[in-house]
Amino acid sequence: MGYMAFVNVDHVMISKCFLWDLGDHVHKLQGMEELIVDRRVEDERSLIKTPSDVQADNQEHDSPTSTRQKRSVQHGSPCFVYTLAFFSALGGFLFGYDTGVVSGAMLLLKREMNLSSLWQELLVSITVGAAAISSLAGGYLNGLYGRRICILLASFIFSAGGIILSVAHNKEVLLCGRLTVGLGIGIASMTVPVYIAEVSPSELRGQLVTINTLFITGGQFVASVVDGAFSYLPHDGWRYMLGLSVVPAALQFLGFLFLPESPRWLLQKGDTQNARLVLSRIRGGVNVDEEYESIRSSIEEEKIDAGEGPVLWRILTFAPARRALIVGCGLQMFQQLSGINTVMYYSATILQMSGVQDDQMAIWLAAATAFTNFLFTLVGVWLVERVGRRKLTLGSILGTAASLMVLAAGFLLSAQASPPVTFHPNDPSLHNSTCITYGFCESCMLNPDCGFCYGKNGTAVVESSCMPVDTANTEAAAAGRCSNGTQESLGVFWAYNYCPTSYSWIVLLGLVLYLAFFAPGMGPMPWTVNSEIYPLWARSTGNACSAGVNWICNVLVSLTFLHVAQYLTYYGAFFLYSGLALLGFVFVVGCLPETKGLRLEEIESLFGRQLCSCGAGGSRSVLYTRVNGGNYRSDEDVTDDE
Ligand SMILES: O[C@H]1[C@H](O)[C@@H](O)[C@H](O)[C@@H](O)[C@H]1O
Repeated sequence: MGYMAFVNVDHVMISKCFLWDLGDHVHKLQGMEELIVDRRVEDERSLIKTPSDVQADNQEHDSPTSTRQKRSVQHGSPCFVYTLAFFSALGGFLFGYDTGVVSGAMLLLKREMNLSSLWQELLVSITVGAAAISSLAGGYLNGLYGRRICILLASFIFSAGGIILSVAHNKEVLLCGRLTVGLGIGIASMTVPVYIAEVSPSELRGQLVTINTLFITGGQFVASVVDGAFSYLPHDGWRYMLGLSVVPAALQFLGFLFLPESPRWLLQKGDTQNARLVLSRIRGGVNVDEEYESIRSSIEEEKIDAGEGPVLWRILTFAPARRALIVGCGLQMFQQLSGINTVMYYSATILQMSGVQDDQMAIWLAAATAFTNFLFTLVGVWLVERVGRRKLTLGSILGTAASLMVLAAGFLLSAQASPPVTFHPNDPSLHNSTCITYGFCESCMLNPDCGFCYGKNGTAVVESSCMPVDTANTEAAAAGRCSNGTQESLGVFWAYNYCPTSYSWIVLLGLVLYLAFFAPGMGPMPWTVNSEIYPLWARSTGNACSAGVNWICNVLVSLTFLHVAQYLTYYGAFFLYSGLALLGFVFVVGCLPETKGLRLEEIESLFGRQLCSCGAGGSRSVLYTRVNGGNYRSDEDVTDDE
């Protein structure tokens, strides 16, 4: 691949064309590297500055906008960075696609392979469970082999998983394929944001890492469209749905064969020559001395801070890193506890409540929900470098809590106006069923074994009964009028998981508001913030832990939703999520500092102070700037009392 580099060495602009070859590319540049290395200032000394000093300096010389403009001019064309971000974010796309595609595939699979509900649950949750485990393991792999190898590994696993799924001939092989893609998702989910954050210039970092979440929601949207398209192919349609992920996975694998390792990881491993070359290449060949020195000095300081023992232990015993970990894991936990995956999963039912009876229509409307999630994530990409991470997260989580209340209110009103059971079919096979004991639709539909069968007189519900559901197909009753599901022409309607209601518009409004508030902030910010708050030595492990927390909470919320709904009813469940989101708001107010525009190396200092004052700004914590001489560190500023 031809490549042009311009390196400013002692005021002489050297321009040089060279071949950027796979494998040995860096060695071809060694001559130039030596020239650059010579420029390093010998005999360095460190000067301690507080962030407020730095801020004052900045204010004196530059407004924040002009600093950012200066940095972007200095970084030259970000074209190559966009290429890197695109190929990395394909990992996000696969994360979204593989988690999203399964619901549509399951509709076809359960008929073709005669899957029990236990097997259906297994096939859905094994992926998320495997992602939880492999995201934790990904921290170790990242630290040891680097980001690039981990992304290559994830895309290889994704491809293998896609192939296994598309050729599966029984449910055991399907399970194996779903487990494999889960392993890929876990590694990709923790590596990609870190890689993008480490290669991006600070003024673009937030936007580029947020693009990864845009790709996640994009993947979920594409999955729902693919589900819709192949649902017309009842035989083997699922093979295409599950197997199509091989295409982006292979594209990412091929792309990353040609893309470089993160310069920060290289520098941490002591590969200074390659680190500088890669950095210079990523920045479009402009002078990278300042950035390189800033990373290098921060790594040297980290050697002092980091201490001995396993990384997780070092994080837990070093106050600033521990605080960053609490903030990172807390954000990921509250993202999932706000119920995003329940709302997404439940959207089809919400839409059915609004009167959509047709199955195909419900699939397409679920695609509309996924599209809304995608669209509002785009708003997040636009806002993140304008309003910053903190304000975006605060506004988003507050709006999320409020919309969850609207959703809950809609369910509450529907429950209060729940139609009574008025018709008791005289079928001896029903005598042992608990379904016939319910007096109202609300209690009937909360039992997963029962559904509501009714007729209509205008808009009024008539001749309604609570019937056992067909275990092989929840779209029909096990016996009676609804044993063929909804048959509009005969005036017979089957409602599973929901009740006919005239308040569905409130629930629908709640759903749209929820996505509009959640998607720009609480969707992407936990990933974005986690990619930037840890010092380099703790970054892989910190991201692995927080991604693990995300996946574990994801499993917990989705597995408990139906039980929670059974005990607390639907409105109770959504009020609960709303309360958890409000708790999350308090957490963000107290703990999340603003990281916009700062270098990764500058961000570490924001956690020098007690946790609950993180958000207050004006931290007194230490920040190192390199001048001549040895390293000094002001320890008295590092309090340890959260
Ligand atoms: O940030 C993403 C995004 O919001 C997705 O829509 C959701 O399914 C994931 O669980 C979450 O981590």
